[in-house]
Amino acid sequence: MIRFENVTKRYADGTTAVDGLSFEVCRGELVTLVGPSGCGKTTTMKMVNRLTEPTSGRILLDGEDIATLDPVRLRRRIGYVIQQVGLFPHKTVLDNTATVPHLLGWQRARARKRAAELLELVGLDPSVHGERYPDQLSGGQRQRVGVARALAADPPVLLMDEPFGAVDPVVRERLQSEFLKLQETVRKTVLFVTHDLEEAVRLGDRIAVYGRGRIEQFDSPAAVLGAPATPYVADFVGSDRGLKRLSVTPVEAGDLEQPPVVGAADPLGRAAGQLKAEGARWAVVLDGSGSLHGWIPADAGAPADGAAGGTVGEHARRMAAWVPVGASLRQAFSTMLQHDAGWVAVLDGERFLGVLTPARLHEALRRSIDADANATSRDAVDLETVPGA
Ligand SMILES: Nc1ncnc2c1ncn2[C@@H]1O[C@H](COP(=O)(O)OP(=O)(O)OP(=O)(O)O)[C@@H](O)[C@H]1O
Repeated sequence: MIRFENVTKRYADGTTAVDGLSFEVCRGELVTLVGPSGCGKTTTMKMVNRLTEPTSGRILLDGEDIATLDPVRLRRRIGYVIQQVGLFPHKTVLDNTATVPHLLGWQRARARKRAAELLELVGLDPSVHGERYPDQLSGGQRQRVGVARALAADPPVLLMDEPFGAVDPVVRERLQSEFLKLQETVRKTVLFVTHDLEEAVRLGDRIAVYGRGRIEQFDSPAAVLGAPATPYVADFVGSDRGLKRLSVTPVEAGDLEQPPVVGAADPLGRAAGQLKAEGARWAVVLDGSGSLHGWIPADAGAPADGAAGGTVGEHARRMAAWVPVGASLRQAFSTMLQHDAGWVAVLDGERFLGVLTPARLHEALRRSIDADANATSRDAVDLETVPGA
């Protein structure tokens, strides 16, 4: 979809910002460009929409050399989101969002309808926020408008340059989650610049790790963390890469432990007997269809508890600590901490699959590291890393 062929950019003062860059971004793929300040990420991005021209090499968009395309028409196919957002201060949020459709000559009503749909899509209520001016929004809301505006003409490609860089970490994480959800719906081909490795790992289908003007490794987040291709990348991903890896390793059914289970409709006395016989301190409570109802401690039926009669369901406690299967280990771990729980339940829809304990979480992390270690030798053969880097 976007293909860089040996692209070099040397600025007039002799600075080589990008040096012999070759890589390809597939259709619908989100590639994050990550690296320290001044390593050429923004220059890479700006060459795609021809805000900057390469000194040598070619960039192809859908097989066409972009140097042969009219820049204005090219930019219509490419949404652009930057950190400063660049909203027009004197225009309402709705009109800001409708800017590109207006430029494309859409009827005003159609453009505003489209803008309202997009504001909804990025989580803003057009009837509340649409008539406000940019300075009446929070930083996070302004960033959302920036994303909505870039999507307005439904371009196949999105360039995002540190789009969430100016907001605080909590809002930033929320914007990232929302953007991932949005991307599942719109499936754009995205180049996303960040200098935050966590963000690159969380969002990218693949990550391009930049050294000075060059890509040192272009790979999946798990591979970059698990098998850094060069000492530079190893240094960049840092010693806490095990922690970062939690973000990219999903919880799988095979990782789970099966705790004692009792039925919500079971008489409490019988369930208590069962737990005692098994020496269990608690059990998961499921309803007749295997859905999670809650959990119950083994002493729930004890006289001291004053609850000897009735069904398990009547005495079960709510299970707040749960995650869907496929969630990241990081999410599972954070849920565990948040609820001060020794384990989290894992659900497939409503269906209870098992629980993840800290020991199982550690095993899952090991599995992911081992899988990468095994894949490394194969990857090393066809990895397009920079020679001599
Ligand atoms: N117009 C310009 N003229 C001269 N040098 C430039 C120009 N724009 C960028 N550079 C230089 O090119 C190099 C790469 O800059 P670029 O903005 O692409 O880096 P970056 O990785 O995006 O950095 P940051 O994370 O700080 O935004 C830097 O050394 C920068 O100073």
